[in-house]
Amino acid sequence: MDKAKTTRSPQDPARKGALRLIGGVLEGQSLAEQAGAIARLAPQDKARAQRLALSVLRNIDRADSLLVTHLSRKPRPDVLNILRLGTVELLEHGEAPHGVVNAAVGLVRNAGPKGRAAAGMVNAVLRKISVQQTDWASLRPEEMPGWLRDPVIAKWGAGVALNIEAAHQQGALPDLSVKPGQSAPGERLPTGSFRLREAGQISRLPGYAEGNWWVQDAAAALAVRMLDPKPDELIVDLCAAPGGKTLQLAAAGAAVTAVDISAPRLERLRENLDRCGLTAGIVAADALHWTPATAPDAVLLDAPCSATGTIRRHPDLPLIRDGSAIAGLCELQARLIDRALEMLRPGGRLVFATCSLLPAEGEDQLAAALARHPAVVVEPPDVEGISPDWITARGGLRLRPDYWPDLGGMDGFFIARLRKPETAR
Ligand SMILES: C[S@@+](CC[C@H](N)C(=O)[O-])C[C@H]1O[C@@H](n2cnc3c(N)ncnc32)[C@H](O)[C@@H]1O
Repeated sequence: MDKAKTTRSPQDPARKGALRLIGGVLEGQSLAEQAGAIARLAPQDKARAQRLALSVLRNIDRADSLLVTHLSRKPRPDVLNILRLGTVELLEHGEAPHGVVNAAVGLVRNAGPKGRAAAGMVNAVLRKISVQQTDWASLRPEEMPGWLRDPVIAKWGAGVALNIEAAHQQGALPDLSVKPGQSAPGERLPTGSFRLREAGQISRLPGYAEGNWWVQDAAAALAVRMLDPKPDELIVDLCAAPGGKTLQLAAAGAAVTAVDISAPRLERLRENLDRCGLTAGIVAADALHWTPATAPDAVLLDAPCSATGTIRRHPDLPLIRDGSAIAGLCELQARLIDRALEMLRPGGRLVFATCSLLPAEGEDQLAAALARHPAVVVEPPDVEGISPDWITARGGLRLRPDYWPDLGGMDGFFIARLRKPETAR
């Protein structure tokens, strides 16, 4: 991978960009928050910097476990990151040792007098690392942090935790949702989404400019498939931005109102609608305190959550989160479910979804909602391409990254469809 680029000058802006991103994540900033760190790079360098940073973040503990055996003491953070980058380029990407070691030495020489003093050490360590392919292949996948791993093991066992970690390690290819009657590039997945075989430049693919499809993980697309929107139905999309699910609802012909608390994220939703030639009402508001003019036929609640189902695509997440926000998120989700049921017309349906691996934000949230609203009925999923094993005892849909191992996995999600009683007020 990227073999030609190993002969670049040691000043390689892509590697420097990657190191800025990695350093930022280790200081607590997400990759998404760091767009400015590589904004000035040429498009090719920017893409390469992102690829390298993602790869290092996906392998950071694995790299450290080899590096530690060659280091008498821990180097300063910037030097350690150069070593991590070199290790991943050598062993994960299989790049030529000469180019990688030279580049790493060049980078460390650039890092001030203390960096220069480390040049010999970096050279020696990476040369030793460069012959450790067998050791690298035998390392276990990157382990989830305890606050996530423990509840996963408690729910599904240690074997599943390991399978999920293996799926995280693999990363994710882009999935596309396609407008009815249109086609999309890539392989059709069992649930109707399309999966590209490589990331590449999405906007150059056929049908992008025409707005025939949009990028949306196959698991995320199932929330709207479970809602089963009908033409002209009144549907409220609560917590809607950046709008993947709003696009699905609008493409089905529903009269959609998209509500989100974040105006900047709603701007992205508006751009997505424009590109796809679709329309929806857009409301910037706190869903807890907003009331629709007419009670809707259906509400989609894609609630804010830990996003732990998206680690395949966001390997920075376990490094910047400590689980302390989860209790607050669970409380907000419960309040949003109550509010969604309240605004729904009698007999209407609510789909609740979270992109989380935590039962507290999925299975347990559904159980608690049913206890608070005993007249509400769960309608188990009846959609194309899902396995019966994915349906939970209470009729929710549990999706995990280790599902579809031969197709490349899917995001973790929990989705449940609830029916408000006809007699409810
Ligand atoms: C999981 S994301 C939604 C993704 C979106 N449904 C999609 O498919 O593209 C959660 C969203 O909830 C929004 N949010 C958080 N708290 C909210 C609240 N109290 N009211 C409305 N939106 C809220 C966030 O701004 C964020 O955009």
